[in-house]
Amino acid sequence: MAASSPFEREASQAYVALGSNIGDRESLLRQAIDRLDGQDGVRVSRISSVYETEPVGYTDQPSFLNMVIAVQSELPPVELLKTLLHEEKELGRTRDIRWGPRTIDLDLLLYDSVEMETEELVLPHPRMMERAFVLVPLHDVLDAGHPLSERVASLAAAALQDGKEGITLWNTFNWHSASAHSES
Ligand SMILES: Nc1ncnc2c1ncn2[C@@H]1O[C@H](COP(=O)(O)OP(=O)(O)OP(=O)(O)O)[C@@H](O)[C@H]1O
Ligand SMILES: Nc1nc2c(c(=O)[nH]1)N=C(CO)CN2
Repeated sequence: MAASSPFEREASQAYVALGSNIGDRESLLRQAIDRLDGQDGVRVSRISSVYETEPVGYTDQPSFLNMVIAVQSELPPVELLKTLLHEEKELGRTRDIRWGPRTIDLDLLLYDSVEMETEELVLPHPRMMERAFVLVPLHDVLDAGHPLSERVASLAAAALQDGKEGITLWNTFNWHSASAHSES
């Protein structure tokens, strides 16, 4: 169920994909969620289960933990992306091999119904509909009324059913927003 908005004015609804395959992957996912939720103008409203997934694209690397979070954002899309890139850096992300190993990857999948294509930011994320490691956790948190909801549901179900995508349920976090507590 959607959390009520913690902001005075209407916030935008965004979805962020998280991935980690170096170090303490579960701790890195938790740290990323806590840090994003602590940013001014950003609140994490829902989190998916965590899935362990076989690497896609560049396959000679360890398996990933992947999840997706729903975020209420007062920041416009590019500012939200900059926040994600900053947090990746704070959590030790380096860029060596394209699609290679990383402590944390934070991709902006959707921001309301915004469609844009600049060098800095493409929305919706251009590869999201072809990635089981995105579609399965996105299905956990995507609003049922979202225009992509039915497509995401059927693609996610197909990916899980045929089992070829190497994706298994890892864990379901018990997570509560520290920000929501301090506001109540
Ligand atoms: N929707 C988006 N979300 C995140 N980054 C984006 C997006 N659109 C464009 N970018 C740009 O992509 C750049 C590279 O991102 P990154 O290194 O995380 O890619 P990747 O995760 O390795 O690969 P992929 O983009 O296929 O997921 C970022 O610096 C950012 O400016
Ligand atoms: N399983 C999995 N494979 C990937 C991932 C990822 O998060 N999970 N991210 C990539 C680049 O964004 C490339 N390949």
